[in-house]
Amino acid sequence: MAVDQPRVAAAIRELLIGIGEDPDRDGLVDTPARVAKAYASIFEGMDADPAQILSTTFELGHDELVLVRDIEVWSTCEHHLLPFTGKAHVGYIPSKGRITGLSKLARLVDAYAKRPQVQERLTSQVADALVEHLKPRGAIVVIECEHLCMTMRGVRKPGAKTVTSAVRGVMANPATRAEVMGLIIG
Ligand SMILES: Nc1nc2c(ncn2[C@@H]2O[C@H](COP(=O)(O)OP(=O)(O)OP(=O)(O)O)[C@@H](O)[C@H]2O)c(=O)[nH]1
Ligand SMILES: [Zn+2]
Repeated sequence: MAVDQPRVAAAIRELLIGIGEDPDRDGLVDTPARVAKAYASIFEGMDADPAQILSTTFELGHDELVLVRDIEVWSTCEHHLLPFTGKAHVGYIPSKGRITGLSKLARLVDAYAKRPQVQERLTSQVADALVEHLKPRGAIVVIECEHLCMTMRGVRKPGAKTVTSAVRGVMANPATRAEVMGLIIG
């Protein structure tokens, strides 16, 4: 379902009142509509269809590793609705040369990142979508992010990075996994 902007705007107006602000003062009068528009972009993954993103495939006869490293991630933690940001590394070993476009791996990350998320679920959803739609011999997703809910409030630990991984199929083989992790770490 697309983001219901009038409803979000009404909630933001309430939120401003809740924190003791005057939503009708000059600087804030357009803020509810502005935030609603921003949320439509921040949560655009609510509408994304991973099957459709991965529907473009080619037969290239390449049955070795394909890895896109350092994909920028901007997501929103579902506990505090604050951003978490960092990098995703997405790799797979095709089966029968079934390959997708490189940009589709980044689009897949965005499809799941642009929703209220936790990093663990984001990581496994990307890996599971690769398995379901590309049927590769193996897949790996590693995500490293800084969570603003841990830096600008709460425990206040700027610089702390959370690293999560999901491995599927032959990528779980220790030697293969170690080789790919070496490529990811660079
Ligand atoms: N596992 C996991 N935890 C997350 C993620 N994003 C935020 N969190 C954590 O979610 C937890 C929510 O804990 P609560 O005790 O319910 O909330 P809180 O009182 O605001 O907790 P503090 O952040 O410790 O102040 C916190 O420990 C956050 O660090 C995530 O992607 N994965
Ligand atoms: Zn949080």
